[in-house]
Amino acid sequence: MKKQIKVVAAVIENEYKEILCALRSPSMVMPNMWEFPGGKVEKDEDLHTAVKREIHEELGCLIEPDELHNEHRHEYETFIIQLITIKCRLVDGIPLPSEHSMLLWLKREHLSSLVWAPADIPAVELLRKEWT
Ligand SMILES: Nc1nc2c([nH]c(=O)n2[C@H]2C[C@H](O)[C@@H](COP(=O)(O)OP(=O)(O)OP(=O)(O)O)O2)c(=O)[nH]1
Repeated sequence: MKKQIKVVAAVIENEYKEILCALRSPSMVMPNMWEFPGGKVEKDEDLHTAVKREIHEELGCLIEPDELHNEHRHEYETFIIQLITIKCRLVDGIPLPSEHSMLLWLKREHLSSLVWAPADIPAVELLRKEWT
């Protein structure tokens, strides 16, 4: 049976209405794909604590989660992911990549020009629709 993982990711929008996108590095699982920064929810951890922890670990900044954005289950070849995206506000610091190859702030209408991790497509689509 395929392993199931629960992943929480942050949809962070800046004052220019741009969304933070992160490129997975060549050494990460699912290399060279764009994603919303975040990671696996630990046992007994709530979603807000998990997303704040992951963003602090990965990008060195503090965020405040606002509302649930999307939830999607995607079956990859070797595992199944439950991807939960949460809209978040940056409250302290500047996001800097420590694990990712690069970060990019993109307007919603340009999000689909990136090669996203397949599980992220519904969240990307939703963001594009929210904008129109
Ligand atoms: N963080 C994140 N992971 C995603 C997204 N979409 C997607 O398919 N994934 C996949 C990639 C990875 O296989 C998995 C998350 O693993 P991760 O490596 O980012 O999480 P983590 O930091 O908790 O991992 P670890 O180092 O503790 O093993 O989910 C997304 O938008 N954000």
